[in-house]
Amino acid sequence: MSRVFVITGPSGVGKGTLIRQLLDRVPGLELSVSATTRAPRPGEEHGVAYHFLSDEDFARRVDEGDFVEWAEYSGRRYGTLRSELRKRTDAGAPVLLEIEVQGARQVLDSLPEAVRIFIAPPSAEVLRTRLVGRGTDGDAEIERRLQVAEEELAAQGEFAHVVENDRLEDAIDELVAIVRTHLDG
Ligand SMILES: Nc1nc2c(ncn2[C@@H]2O[C@H](COP(=O)(O)OP(=O)(O)O)[C@@H](O)[C@H]2O)c(=O)[nH]1
Ligand SMILES: Nc1ncnc2c1ncn2[C@@H]1O[C@H](COP(=O)(O)OP(=O)(O)O)[C@@H](O)[C@H]1O
Repeated sequence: MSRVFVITGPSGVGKGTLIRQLLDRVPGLELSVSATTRAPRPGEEHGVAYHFLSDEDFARRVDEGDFVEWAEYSGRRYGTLRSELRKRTDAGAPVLLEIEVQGARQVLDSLPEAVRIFIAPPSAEVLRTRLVGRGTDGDAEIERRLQVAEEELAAQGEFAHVVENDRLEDAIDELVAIVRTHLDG
């Protein structure tokens, strides 16, 4: 039975929002804390939102083989630390990874048993509205993310499950059902 879940999809589609509720609804499910070289946003704590690393530290840890997967996204690096994943799977917990599409592809090779879920927006316009509405990124960063999103959306057919995040409650129910099916078997 698979115990690793990968949630991917374009920035602003609602991954973080859905995951917060998924963690409430599925007791025992744990979110792996990623490493990144991007700067913390206001309110983001080191070790909680991310392990915020310098470029040098990230590069060193890549060389040391510390990552299950990592990718460059919008000029920054993001990756899943083996130690983050292992401490949870060793304790028997089901684990969730929230990562972008290139990383999700790598997981197909390194953890082929992982359940991979793509979160899709109802439309490109809605995605833009959500990114703007979130208010965490400047105009140039939003445009970069929307450009990446075009490629990411084209890749959704690679994923076993595609959940459209239109009405939030429906998307959460769908996500919970997928996860429970794999955990209850
Ligand atoms: N490959 C990979 N992508 C990650 C990881 N952690 C976060 N990401 C992705 O990096 C992208 C940018 O993340 P972030 O700057 O936090 O923006 P946000 O997810 O839109 O709030 C998103 O698509 C995340 O899912 C990771 O460990 N590995
Ligand atoms: N189903 C939805 N309907 C309307 N707004 C949503 C929905 N899901 C998420 N949002 C909003 O869209 C924005 C981006 O969501 P977020 O969870 O930060 O996305 P991601 O983690 O994929 O980048 C947030 O402001 C969030 O409140």
